[in-house]
Parts: sequence; C-alpha cells; structure tokens
Amino acid sequence: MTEQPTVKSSEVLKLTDVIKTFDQPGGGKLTVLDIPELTIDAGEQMALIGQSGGGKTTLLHLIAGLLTPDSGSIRVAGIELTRLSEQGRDRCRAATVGYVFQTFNLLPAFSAIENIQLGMAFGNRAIDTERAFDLLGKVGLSDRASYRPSQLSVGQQQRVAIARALAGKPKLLLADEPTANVDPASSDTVLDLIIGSCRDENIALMMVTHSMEVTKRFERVEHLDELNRIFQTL
Ligand SMILES: Nc1ncnc2c1ncn2[C@@H]1O[C@H](COP(=O)(O)OP(=O)(O)OP(=O)(O)O)[C@@H](O)[C@H]1O
Repeated sequence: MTEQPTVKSSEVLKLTDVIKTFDQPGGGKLTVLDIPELTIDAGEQMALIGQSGGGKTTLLHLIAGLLTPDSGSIRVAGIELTRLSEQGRDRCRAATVGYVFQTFNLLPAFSAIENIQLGMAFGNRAIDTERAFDLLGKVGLSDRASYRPSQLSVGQQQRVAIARALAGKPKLLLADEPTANVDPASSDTVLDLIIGSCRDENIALMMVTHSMEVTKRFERVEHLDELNRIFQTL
C-alpha cells in the first residue's frame, strides 16, 4: 500500500522541492525556481517580493496549474496538481483558485457582469446573479454592469477582474502586481478590496508586488530570492 501524505486541515497550499526550468532560445535550460518548501494556511495573507525576472509570475502559474514543474510536489487545497492532466488542473483551478492577472484577461466580447458570472461558471458552480451584482457593487461598478472591457478604464477593468477572481469563492487568491497600473489613491482602494474580501470570506491570499507600500499591509512578507535555492548558490 502506498503511503498517503498527511495534509494539515488548515493547509491551502504546500510546495515541496519544486524545480522549474525553461528552454532557452539559444539552447540549453534555464533553472528559474528551486523551492524546498512553501506553505500557506487557510485565510492566511502573504506578499511575495523579489527581483525582476526572479520567477514570481512563474511561481503563480505553477500554483494555478497553468505551468507544470520539472519535479516536486504542488498541493492546492489537498489536491496534488502534479498527478493531474491539463484538464484536471483546469478543473482544480476553477474550483479552488482565483487569479488576478497583471493583464486582467477579461473576455472582450462580454460585459462586466457577464465576465463575473463566467468566473462562477468556470468554477463549476451555478451562476449566482445576486452574488455577481453584489461583487460588482463591492468594487464600485454597479452602474457599469453592461459595459464591455474596452468601454471601461484600466482601473475599472482591474476591479472587474478582482470581482471575477472572487466570484467562484476560491480557497486561494493569487494576485500578480494588482496595483501596478493604478495611481496611489486607487491602489489603496484595490488593496482594501482584495485584502478585505479575502479576510471576509476566509480566502488565503498570495500577492506579488514590487511596492513597499503594499508590503506594509501584510503581516507575512516572503522574498522569493530567499525561498529559491538558485539564489542561495550564486
Ligand atoms: N516561457 C518561457 N520561456 C523561457 N523563459 C521564460 C519563460 N517564461 C519566463 N521565462 C524566464 O523565467 C524568468 C522568470 O520570469 P517571471 O516572469 O516569472 O519573473 P518575475 O519575477 O515575475 O519578473 P517581473 O517582476 O519582472 O514581472 C525570466 O528570466 C524569464 O525570462
């Protein structure tokens, strides 16, 4: 009988000995990540900082199952992603992870409210129109429900993307530099929204940022260069 790994009931994310390489355009491989361990508990909030090109987005993509590691274990909400097919990882992401991308990734042909409702549909949940409108109100866009992304400002698109990421009631929200494209006042609003919503709904949060102002809002701040063995051997 194979021994099953024990999963702490409060654990939402656990990475063990994760290595990720990329093929380099000129040939050969570039090792971007070599992470012995990283754990996030239910409802825990963590900021991730690190040098440009250090692998932060790559790490979020691995956790979301958009990329696969060369080796190691990635467990999200108790599910071992490395044992799943691409389709299985898509299903797991839809059911457990919300993702606020740097580029928002809203669907251009759909309105703001439809983009949020699609966030629920991807999560394999019945579309809860009341929750979708509640979320749109929470991000201050009740009067923009029928606007398409191209009819919204960059900051408004970002707020729709946040509402969409929360729509499926994820266990873990991944946010990649969500304040990078907004002015300082809007940055506070965006942070209040993400941090407050995750706290209210007990959603664990991992936010990539380059901003010291943003890290001040977090009790736990991890430096990728310290988690990543490749920087320790340079
Ligand atoms: N598909 C790919 N093929 C080859 N190399 C890649 C690929 N994606 C990323 N890389 C390389 O992996 C490294 C890490 O990239 P990543 O985008 O994860 O960094 P980052 O820490 O998010 O950077 P930034 O803070 O500048 O956004 C970079 O050196 C990049 O060139």
